[in-house]
Amino acid sequence: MSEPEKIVLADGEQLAAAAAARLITVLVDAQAARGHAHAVLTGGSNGGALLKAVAASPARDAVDWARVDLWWGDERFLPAGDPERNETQAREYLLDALPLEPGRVHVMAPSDGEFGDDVDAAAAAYAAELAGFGSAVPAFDVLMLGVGPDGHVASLFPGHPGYAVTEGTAIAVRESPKPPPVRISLTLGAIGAARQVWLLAGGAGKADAVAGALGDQDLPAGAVRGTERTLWLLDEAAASKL
Ligand SMILES: O=C1O[C@H](COP(=O)(O)O)[C@@H](O)[C@H](O)[C@H]1O
Repeated sequence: MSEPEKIVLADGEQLAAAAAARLITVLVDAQAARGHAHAVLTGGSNGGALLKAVAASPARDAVDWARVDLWWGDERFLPAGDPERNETQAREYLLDALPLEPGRVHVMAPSDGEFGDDVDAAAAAYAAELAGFGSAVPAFDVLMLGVGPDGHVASLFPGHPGYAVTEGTAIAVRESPKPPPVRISLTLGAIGAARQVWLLAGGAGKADAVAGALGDQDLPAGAVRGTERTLWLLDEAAASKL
């Protein structure tokens, strides 16, 4: 388990650009070392900006995208194509422009998919898909997490039952404090299997959560660790209360 490190960029634009460059490098390095790469995407404002920055980067062609497995840290349990789904946003911002192997894009099921509105079945199916690549989950090369203003990561919210789950890898989340109320999330245990965990936080609205998580508050953002690296990528506004 790794101790948190911090990198502070000037603003949100630099944060997205720096994270994008870092992501491309990690994927290239993983493919050189192991032949393929596993990356876990995040939704939210900073995760979206990162994907747009990858899309704009000429260096993105250094990655063999057909040999990248993409996963999600969480998903809003909504119909396919809903603009609030993290998948929909990721496809629009980046994935539709990449020569990905469709079978390696591991989406969490929508609420009108094969499991209908049974979010428990959809979460169980994601856990089974993850288990097909390792003992319980793949050793993700990099797992990115946005940080909510309340210190949540993925769909693990402070004081909410999902945050206390100690077994399993993908869970159904109900009555989420942030809409929509029904979601699917990786657990802390699944997140902790990643080689590198990156927490992305930009803007003054994240400053309290960043200070709390890196201080002594019991927040999901402060509880996650990568096996090799735990990296906070911040802008000056988000780091202003450290
Ligand atoms: O709902 C979610 O929120 C978090 C953080 O989003 P942000 O807009 O405050 O940056 C995000 O990481 C998560 O994937 C998403 O489902």
